[in-house]
Amino acid sequence: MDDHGPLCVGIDPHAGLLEAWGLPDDAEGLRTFGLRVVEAVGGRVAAVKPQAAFFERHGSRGLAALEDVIAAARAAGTLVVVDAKRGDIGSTMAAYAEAFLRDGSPLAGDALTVSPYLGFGALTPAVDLALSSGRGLFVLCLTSNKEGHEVQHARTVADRGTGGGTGEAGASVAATMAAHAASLNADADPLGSIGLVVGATIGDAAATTGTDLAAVNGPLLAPGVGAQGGGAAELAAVFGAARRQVLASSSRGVLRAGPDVGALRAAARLAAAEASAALRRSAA
Ligand SMILES: O=C(O)c1cc(=O)[nH]c(=O)n1[C@@H]1O[C@H](COP(=O)(O)O)[C@@H](O)[C@H]1O
Repeated sequence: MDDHGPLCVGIDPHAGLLEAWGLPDDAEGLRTFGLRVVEAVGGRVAAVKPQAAFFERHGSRGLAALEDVIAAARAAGTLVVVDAKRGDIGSTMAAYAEAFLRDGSPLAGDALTVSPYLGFGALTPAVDLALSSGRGLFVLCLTSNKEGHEVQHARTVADRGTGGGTGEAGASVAATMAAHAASLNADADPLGSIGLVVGATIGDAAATTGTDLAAVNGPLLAPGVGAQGGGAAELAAVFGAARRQVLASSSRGVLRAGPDVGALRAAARLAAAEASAALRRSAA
C-alpha cells in the first residue's frame, strides 16, 4: 500500500464484462480476462482480488483458470486476495484453509476472505494456517451490501458473567468480530495479518455498531468503491482515524475500462490516486 497506493483491483469476470471484452463466457475466456488484468496492473497496484465464484461457474476448468490467474499475479509480485468468502464448522474450515492458505496449494494466494458467521472461533484453523504460512485473512465485518445489517448490527445479549444473559443489549455482532481480530493482531507492528472487510458504502455503521476500526491493528479491505457508489468522500467518512489501514477495492469500476491493457492500467492508476487522496493524507 505504501509503494503502490491503497488500491486492490478485483478480478470479477462477469458475463457482461466478458461480452464487452469480446471474450467467450467459458474457462478460456476467464483465463484470458484474468491474465489481461494481471498484465495491466501486476506490479503496479497493492493487490488483486480474483472472485472465486465467477471461476467456479465453469467447474474444474474454471478453477484451473483461477489457479493460472493466481499464479500469474504472484509471479508479477502482486499480493493476491482470493475472494472465496469461506466459513464453516472448524473441522471443515480446516479443509478450506488447506485449499486456500497452504504452501503449494494451487488455489492459495496471499490472503483469503472468510465469513465469521458460524462464530469467529470456527475460523481458528484458517487463522492458524494463515499465521503459520505468512498469509492473511479478511474477515467479513460490515459488508457493503444493504442486507448485511440484520446480522452485523444485531446486538448480543449482555453476559452476566455467569453464562446467563442479563437481557440487556450487549456489543454488536460487527464490534464483536472486530474485537476478535484486534486481539489476534495485538502485538503486530505495523499491522497484523487478520484484516476485516468493511464496505466503503456503510456510512456511519462503524459508529452506530460501536465497531472500533482503528483498534483492529490490521488491514481493512474496503469493497464498494466505484460500481457500488463508494468514492473518495465515502472512504474518508467511513474510515476516519482508521483510514491508513484501508485497502480500497474496486472491480467493475476498473474492469469496465478494458479490454485494452493501457486503458485498464490508466483506470487503475486513477482509482489508486483517488484512494490515496482520500486515505493517505495526514490527520487534519
Ligand atoms: O469480500 C469482498 O470482497 C466483498 C465484500 C463486501 O462486503 N462487498 C463486496 O462487494 N465484496 C466483493 O467486492 C467486489 C465488488 O465488485 P464491484 O462492485 O464490481 O467493485 C465483488 O467481488 C464482491 O463480492
